[in-house]
Amino acid sequence: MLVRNFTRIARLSRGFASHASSSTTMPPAVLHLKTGQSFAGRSFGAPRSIFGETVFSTSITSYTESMTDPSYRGQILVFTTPLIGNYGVPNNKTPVNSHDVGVTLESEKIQCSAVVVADVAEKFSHYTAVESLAAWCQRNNVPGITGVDTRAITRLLRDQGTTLGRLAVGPDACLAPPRPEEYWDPTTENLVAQASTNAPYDLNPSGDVKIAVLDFGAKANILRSLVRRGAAVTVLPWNFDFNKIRDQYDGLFLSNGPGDPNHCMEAAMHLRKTLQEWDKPVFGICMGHQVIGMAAGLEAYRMTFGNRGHNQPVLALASSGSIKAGRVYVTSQNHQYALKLQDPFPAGWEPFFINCNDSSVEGIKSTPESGKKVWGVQFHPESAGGPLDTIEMFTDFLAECRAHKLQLNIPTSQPMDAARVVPQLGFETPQRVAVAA
Ligand SMILES: NC(=O)CC[C@H](N)C(=O)O
Repeated sequence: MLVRNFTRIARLSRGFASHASSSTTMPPAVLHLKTGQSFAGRSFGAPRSIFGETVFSTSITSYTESMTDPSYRGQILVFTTPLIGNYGVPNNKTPVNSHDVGVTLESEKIQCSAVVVADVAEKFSHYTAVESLAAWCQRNNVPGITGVDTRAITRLLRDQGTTLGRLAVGPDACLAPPRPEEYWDPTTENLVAQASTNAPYDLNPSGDVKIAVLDFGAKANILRSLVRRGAAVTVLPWNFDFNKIRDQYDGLFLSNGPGDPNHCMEAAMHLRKTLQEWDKPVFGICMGHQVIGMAAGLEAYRMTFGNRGHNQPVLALASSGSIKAGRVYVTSQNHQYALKLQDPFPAGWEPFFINCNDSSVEGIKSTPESGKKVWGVQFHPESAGGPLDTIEMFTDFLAECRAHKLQLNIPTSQPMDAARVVPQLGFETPQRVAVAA
């Protein structure tokens, strides 16, 4: 319920948390938006107040993956799905002997600043669950609010756009809302620098094709998707100048990441040099796609409310690998910024995908005539969670890297199909090995 008059909040808040089974034992909480609206409910998770950027996600599942996605850093995440927490939270440690990268979720901790749900499930049931959503939030020092009308909040955010907010918890819930100038805007900070690895490290060093990953705040399933297809992966800090070591690699990958891509101009300028002087395959996802676009001369702009959810339809405008022009793919997304569609596109580049809902650019690629092999997609083919429609883009990328490697090393024309064969996944658990910068 939207509460315009703040003095009514304390009185009304008692009634809001009626779905939460022990609402009477949960302290009050209020979500304030910088635009003047306040929503009263009950607190769960950590009993602390925070500022953040309020965004909504339409995903109906995978709250654990979304909350550990580093791209949600600094954000107060509103779930439009009313019941959140019913399958609990799994153990986040990688099972022994898997081909995994150290965690089962998308990173080691909850990354969003807070969560907003209509009805938090205190009772949970799933064979992998080890704790409740509330207990997990508490352990991660992340506050949540329940018993609020998330539909009303979402309609507001759709109309006025992503809005700065404050989740006031406990005694703070009875205080007046912050003044507009008191709201913290996470996008003024370089969140990528906070989310990226500080030092390079290797995964699966015995892989047959060597891929460097520029880490803008990489989701674990991106690294898993490369490693499980047999790649040896070196993860590099976001502003590492790949040009210094590029001869050692068969391909370059640029990851997702939080905040405003314009903070990553340094990485875009390094990449511009790479693209001018290096013809091996390059693939970028979300922030990585935006950095590729900026390197190509496109502009990244802030959307009104972005796209967050696992049900975003995108139309392929060109065929490439497993992607067929004219087909619509349902995709997982989490972004606030997008590349501007400009006509003409920079020389050597073409649009790859377009969003069927809002016509925003969902992908770019190098043209066949350019002699380059570069792809960027705004959506998440690794889809954790979400549909697997575009997961084979990882296979396509590694196939191109293998083909390039084979052509370089074996001048007698190797059939392209040989490069598409994914090596048997017989390798040991990938080791995290520190490597010199
Ligand atoms: N998931 C991402 O990589 C998001 C990219 C960027 N932070 C955006 O919001 O647009």
